[in-house]
Amino acid sequence: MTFHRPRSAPPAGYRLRRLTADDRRALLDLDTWAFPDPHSVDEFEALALPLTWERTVGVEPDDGAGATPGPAGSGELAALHASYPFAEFPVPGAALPTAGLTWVGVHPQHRRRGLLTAMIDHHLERCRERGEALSALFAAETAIYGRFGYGKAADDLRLTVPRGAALRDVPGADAHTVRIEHADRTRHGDLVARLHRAPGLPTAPGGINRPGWATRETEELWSSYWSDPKTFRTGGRESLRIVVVERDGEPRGYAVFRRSLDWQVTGPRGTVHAGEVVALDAAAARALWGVLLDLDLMSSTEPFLLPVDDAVTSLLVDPRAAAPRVADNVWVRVVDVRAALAGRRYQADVDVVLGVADARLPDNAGSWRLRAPAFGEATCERTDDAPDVELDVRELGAAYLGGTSLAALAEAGLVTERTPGTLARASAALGWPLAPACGWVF
Ligand SMILES: CC(=O)SCCNC(=O)CCNC(=O)[C@H](O)C(C)(C)COP(=O)(O)OP(=O)(O)OC[C@H]1O[C@@H](n2cnc3c(N)ncnc32)[C@H](O)[C@@H]1OP(=O)(O)O
Repeated sequence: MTFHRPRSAPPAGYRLRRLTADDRRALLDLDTWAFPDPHSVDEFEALALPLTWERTVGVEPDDGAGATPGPAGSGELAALHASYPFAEFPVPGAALPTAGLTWVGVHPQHRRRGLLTAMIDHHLERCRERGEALSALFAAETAIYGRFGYGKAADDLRLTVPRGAALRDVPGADAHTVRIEHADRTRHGDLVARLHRAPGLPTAPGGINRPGWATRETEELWSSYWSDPKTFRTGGRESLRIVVVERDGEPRGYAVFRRSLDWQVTGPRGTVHAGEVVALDAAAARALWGVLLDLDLMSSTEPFLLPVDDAVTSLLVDPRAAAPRVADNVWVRVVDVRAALAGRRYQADVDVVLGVADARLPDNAGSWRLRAPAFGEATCERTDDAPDVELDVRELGAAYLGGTSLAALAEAGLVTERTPGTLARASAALGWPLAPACGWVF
């Protein structure tokens, strides 16, 4: 597919440049301008960066903006962005090459001059060149990315579960042995990599994968995950711990967590901050939650980034007492409509013509005939037929992982049914039995 629209060049006075390890300090300095942080650039210098340099791009002031860039590594940055290479990003029933857009930042001095716009166009063009059908991200502010065709594709659940909250029984949960240890790459790396990946695989336990469940596919991401720097231990949190549940000597689930403790006159009020809770089956999930909800000196457990339908929501006898809140999780931008729609599975038979609008990537726009048997391989071809259902690429991104219903978007006036009856069928097909979610922020 050709990229027809010339991307917007950086505004006058700026230029884009791929960054290298020599730019590390300038990059960290820019990042602390974009994301205020009490730690100094010197303190951040010690960190293992999760970035892939070949996919890290800066914007430098050029003569016109009152500053002249020096040679690579010496200049100040006005902006930067990067992306992670997710070769196997889980989509419904499959996995697709996806760019995980990240580290987007513009120096306050240079904001609202079009630098983000130029960076997004550059990013989308590079996605096309690399054959990445999707771009995904976590949004710092939800109002930023819709204009660029990203749709909110998943939500996640935040809970504050009181200590000792009752859980329903699951046969076999008591048969697990429990290890509670310092999290350590040498000791736990293999089991965490294997178990973490399992829910997102098309062959996931139960045969239904968890869309959006990205894994840390590069060595840089993996090293950064295990580095556990003090700078990230905010709010009195301890170093990273792990609980592993095993059955017959085989790890069946794990959760990473940190505790923080607050001594009050009424007694200790600690919090368990659980980073990711991964279980291969219901018994392992029940065993893990049993541990996380009953640690001494703690008064509550706060899991982060749970799928909205996580097993714990069904296991809790009194889910309301866990004060459930929902927040936006992964956002998705469909970069290549044909590859993206043909590259996932559908939960019902579908034969529909989607009329897609895409102001940024016009060769995505037009009528696409999507055909698939339930849970089988799909085809997506351009057609001259009139669309049954019309929508913007932003709404296609929102619906793509199966977590947002086309019919619900139609209720908001964002999707239009042209052929009666097709909206319900397309909506049913594009859904998925498990809600999408990513268990870590990238
Ligand atoms: C995937 C991630 O990494 S998320 C992290 C995003 N980064 C941050 O939030 C760090 C702090 N903020 C920033 O660095 C910058 O303000 C950015 C990146 C959000 C925006 O960069 P800018 O260069 O100012 O954006 P740019 O000038 O291209 O604006 C494009 C449009 O988006 C709008 N926009 C920009 N930022 C925001 C925002 N935070 N909320 C709502 N609209 C916004 C602009 O008003 C503009 O609209 P217009 O085309 O109608 O005039």
